[in-house]
Amino acid sequence: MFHGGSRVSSLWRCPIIPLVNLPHRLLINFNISSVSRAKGLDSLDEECDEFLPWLERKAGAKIFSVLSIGKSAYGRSLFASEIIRAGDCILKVPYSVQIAPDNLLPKIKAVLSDKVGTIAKLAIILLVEQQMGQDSEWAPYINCLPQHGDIHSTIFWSEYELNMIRQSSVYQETINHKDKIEKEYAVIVPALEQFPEIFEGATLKDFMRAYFLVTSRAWESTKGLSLIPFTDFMNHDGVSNSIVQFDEDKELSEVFADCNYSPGEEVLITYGKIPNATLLLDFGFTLAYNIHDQVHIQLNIPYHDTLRQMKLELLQQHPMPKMKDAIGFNCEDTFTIKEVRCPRGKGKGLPQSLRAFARILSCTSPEELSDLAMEAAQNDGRLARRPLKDSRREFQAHQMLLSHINHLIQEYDAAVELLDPANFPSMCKTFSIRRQMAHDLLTGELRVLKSASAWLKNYCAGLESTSHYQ
Ligand SMILES: C[S@@+](CC[C@H](N)C(=O)[O-])C[C@H]1O[C@@H](n2cnc3c(N)ncnc32)[C@H](O)[C@@H]1O
Repeated sequence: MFHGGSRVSSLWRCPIIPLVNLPHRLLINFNISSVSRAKGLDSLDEECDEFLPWLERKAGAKIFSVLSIGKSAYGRSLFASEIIRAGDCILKVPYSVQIAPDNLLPKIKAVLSDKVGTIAKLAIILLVEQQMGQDSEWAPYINCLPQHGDIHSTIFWSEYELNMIRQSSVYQETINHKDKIEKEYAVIVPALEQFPEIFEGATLKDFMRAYFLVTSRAWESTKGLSLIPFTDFMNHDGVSNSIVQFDEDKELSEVFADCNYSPGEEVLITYGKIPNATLLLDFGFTLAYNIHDQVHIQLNIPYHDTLRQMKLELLQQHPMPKMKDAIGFNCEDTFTIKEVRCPRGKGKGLPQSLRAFARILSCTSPEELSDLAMEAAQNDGRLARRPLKDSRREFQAHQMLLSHINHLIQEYDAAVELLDPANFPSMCKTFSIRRQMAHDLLTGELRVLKSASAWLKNYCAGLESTSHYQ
């Protein structure tokens, strides 16, 4: 039985790549070719010459692969070692050489609290193996993992660097994520202290690196979360359709090509439909143009709204069904918007939940709210899902959203302008990389906001032209 694996995501918000098993086989679609395919092999990674032979000895079997390890602009990567055709299996890695929570030493497992999650457990395994140095049975793999200086996840950014992305929700998510890791570390420290011979000298910073290595390199499958040596040398392409799959019967994970490759070409897979915000936090990189970018919009019922209490009660009486684009429905809510690709105001447009919230916010009389409650009862129970009967009010609701989004656009514009390289005459390499990532992130989110603004302008213009209230 096959399963598509998914990547771990640390974000609290509506997860893009949930930490759950996928109960169906994810089929690869072979039509779309990779944008980054032109990239060739910079150089073979001589340090890794012994890697596959070592993995094969460890597995006690031949590791099937038509790939060789090389260096790319994005660290280690895998390259075609022969002609590959779309649909070909390009590698198979048995479960026996994957690192899963079961690899945790029983004596450490025995003293760990139940509160310690799977990511932290894998991070502890990496710490143990790292501390063992060349004595580790995983040394050839552990030696290949990125060091601190090569990691750019925002959890390692300075306050000054983080300020570059204050407009984005990643700013707060980074703070929350760091806080979570610190709390997990506090929970495991008493256990680690019982084994000074293993963990002596290990610090929070080391744990954070190990934690990052797990979030950026582990796959979730029906057998749980695991690090898959060799497979995890593959870099991400936002438009590839190649994923890591799991064959439970044969107990191996495998990857199929989604397009043709010539020998020497870099072979890429997709880590999922991941926006730059998540790539930055969990993987420490961004794409210059990411079609999956999204923005979180927060709206609230102002305290000075004389109908606040009634609106709150109404929202509580009509809890939102679980939905993709809203976290809940409360006095303050966060909505996720993606790039709107139908600027004429038709088609899918903005999330319905966001527009519904705006309609409720714009009501100015108890009668209007009662009408919404009645309409919900007569239909599917959801509040304000249809255009308001009073087109003036419908216009105002969407104008309010438009002005909120336009305000965000101004803030993002100013932040992007500040990132101009001219403002940083002397940049060290690390800062220069992170400045570019901040730029990719903010310009992507700005593109999403501008598409929402264009959609709202068109929708309002349509209301104006068909109404008699001007
Ligand atoms: C699963 S590992 C891939 C192998 C990695 N390049 C290495 O050196 O071991 C994921 C990491 O590779 C890098 N990476 C993957 N795809 C990338 C891309 N499209 N652009 C930049 N960096 C990328 C990031 O550092 C990410 O955290």
